[in-house]
Amino acid sequence: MALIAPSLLSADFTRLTEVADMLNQSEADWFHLDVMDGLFVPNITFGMPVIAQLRKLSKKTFDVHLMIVQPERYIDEFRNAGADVLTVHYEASTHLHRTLSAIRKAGMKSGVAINPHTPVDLLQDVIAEVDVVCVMSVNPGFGGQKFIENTYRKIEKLCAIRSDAGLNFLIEVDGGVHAKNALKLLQTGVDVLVAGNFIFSSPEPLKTILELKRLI
Ligand SMILES: O=C(CO)[C@@H](O)[C@H](O)COP(=O)(O)O
Repeated sequence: MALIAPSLLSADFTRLTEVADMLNQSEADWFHLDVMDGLFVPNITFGMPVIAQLRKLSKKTFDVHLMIVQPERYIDEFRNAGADVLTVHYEASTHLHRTLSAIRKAGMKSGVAINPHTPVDLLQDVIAEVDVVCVMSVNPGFGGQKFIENTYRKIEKLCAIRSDAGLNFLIEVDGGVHAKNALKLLQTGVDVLVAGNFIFSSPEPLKTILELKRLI
């Protein structure tokens, strides 16, 4: 069974308290929180203050995905805001090994995300420092995009790297996840499914999460 991580990027930002209540009651496992800086990606979302407020509303795991340049600048700040998993981009961190170790040292699970153009093999030399590998199945920056099919091949490769190395990091897929590809993703080896638009654009998000959970 995979974990479900609804992405709040597609939620109604004027009703975050209700969104948090709904997710607390739901079968969702994690809150997926996308931090964007307008530099690494062409969009800007929210940062530590919003996450800290949400933290007061939920005990579920906060999966914070940093789509920002030089993410190493803010490790302690995101830990203090309430992140449980802190994911940085391979493409955004020059000293990735040091950054991932620092995230663990700060008491969080370390995550590394890779863009669709980045081969999974490039993670070989940092993989022992990683708790979650987030495979972007869209180009990051916006919700509601189409799933990139090559993602399945990347997941298969990651599963092989994981078993060859005897490691147990989680494989997360982010972007374009919906009821039609969830099962195939699970069968390919995914542990965490991030879904934004599919959940929050549905008339009854609570039921949609349940539907997704039953499917996988
Ligand atoms: O990081 C991102 C986008 O950059 C994602 O977390 C999206 O929020 C996923 O949304 P959907 O593709 O499921 O709408």
